[in-house]
Amino acid sequence: MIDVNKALELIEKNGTFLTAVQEMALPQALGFVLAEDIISTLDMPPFRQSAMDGYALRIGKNNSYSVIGEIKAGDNKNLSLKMGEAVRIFTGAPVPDSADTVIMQEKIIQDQGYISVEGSIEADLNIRPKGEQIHRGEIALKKGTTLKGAHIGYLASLGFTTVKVHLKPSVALVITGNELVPLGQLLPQGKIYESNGAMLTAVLTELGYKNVSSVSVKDELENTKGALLNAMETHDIVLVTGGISVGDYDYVGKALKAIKVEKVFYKVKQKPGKPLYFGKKESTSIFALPGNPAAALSCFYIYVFPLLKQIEGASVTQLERITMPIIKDYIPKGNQPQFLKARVLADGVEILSGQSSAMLRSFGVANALVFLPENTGQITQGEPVKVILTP
Ligand SMILES: Nc1nc2c(c(=O)[nH]1)N[C@H]1C(S)=C(S)[C@@H](COP(=O)(O)OP(=O)(O)OC[C@H]3O[C@@H](n4cnc5c(N)ncnc54)[C@H](O)[C@@H]3O)O[C@H]1N2
Ligand code: MOO
Repeated sequence: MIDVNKALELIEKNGTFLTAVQEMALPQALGFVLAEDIISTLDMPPFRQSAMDGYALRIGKNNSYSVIGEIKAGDNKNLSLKMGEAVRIFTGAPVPDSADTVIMQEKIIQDQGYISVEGSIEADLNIRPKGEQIHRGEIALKKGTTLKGAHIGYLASLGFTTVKVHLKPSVALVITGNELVPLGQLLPQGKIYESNGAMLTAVLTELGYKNVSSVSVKDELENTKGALLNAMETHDIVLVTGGISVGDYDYVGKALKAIKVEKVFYKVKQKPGKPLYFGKKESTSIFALPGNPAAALSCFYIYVFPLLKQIEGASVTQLERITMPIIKDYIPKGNQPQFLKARVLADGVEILSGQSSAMLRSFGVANALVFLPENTGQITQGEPVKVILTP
């Protein structure tokens, strides 16, 4: 059994494959990872720009200025001001080269072609210098950036219409278990509804991975082998759920061995998700996630997410980690390292009730996992804990 960090390290070391690169139009590139540095071809702003509605002045000897014209946003005017002269100007308009400052209109008094400024006048007020945000030739965004909405807006403001990104990996789900009944059917005694397939498809879709297929197999060796082989041959990543523990009807380990998947690790010192398996065959990586739904989801966020990000070329692969005070005392069950469903609030983090790996109810309320290292004793209110923010 290996520890959490060793498991993460082995996944990183073995998942060396990178998905193909494609040129993509800007809004559609949302959520994809940049395959190259983006170099700005513009100064932004491209000209000295007014940040306020008001008056651009060439500073004179007193507070009175004669208004010689008007420049609005979109105009292409460069009026020449003498000392003591002003132009009416609006937010976003080009500031004349001869103007020293822009005074917002709330600070002036108007009087028939003249203005007087209340208070002292300083140079360079309310002017966005040319190239203040970025200069032509500078790196606007680095290779490996996962594009958020703000990035798309930023790239659009620099005039880009397309970017080169890595394609999203394809994911196959192989759902195992005799006890599972598809949604929409009656639930006979002894059975439960299959929910891992729906959950993982939804979570992957939420993260932008839309190329997801799913197949269900019974607890039986030959069918499990066939389903795994087919999934491995046709996808970048395979996620199996269930059948990876030590029971007589747990066939996933035997099937993986039979189809010659190279085992990288099996079993991690953690709760939930002890029976986690990771292996590879050629460029395809495979995780066998524990069948218990909350254990499967927890392992997805901690182990599968970083590999998905890595093979699409992201420079940041793990979910964001922060340290926060706990808002209520907590006594851990057992002394294994554990990932606990938690909710980050304004003043700290709360570990939720309902931590069983069979329960998803508390995961729906959670927005984070708290990681407690091995042998953590009682934690008291205000003590800092490690928090992993979940999407
Ligand atoms: N003797 C031991 N027994 C178990 C151990 C152990 O170390 N020694 N580990 C336990 C832990 S921890 C876990 S986690 C489970 C993992 O077992 P499997 O990965 O083989 O999963 P299953 O036995 O197939 O299922 C576990 C549980 O989850 C339900 N399940 C499975 N698939 C689905 C699905 N698609 N949708 C909804 N629910 C699902 C299943 O019915 C079981 O209740 O092993 C423990 N046992
Ligand atoms: O490790 Mo299991 O995932 O606790 O239930």
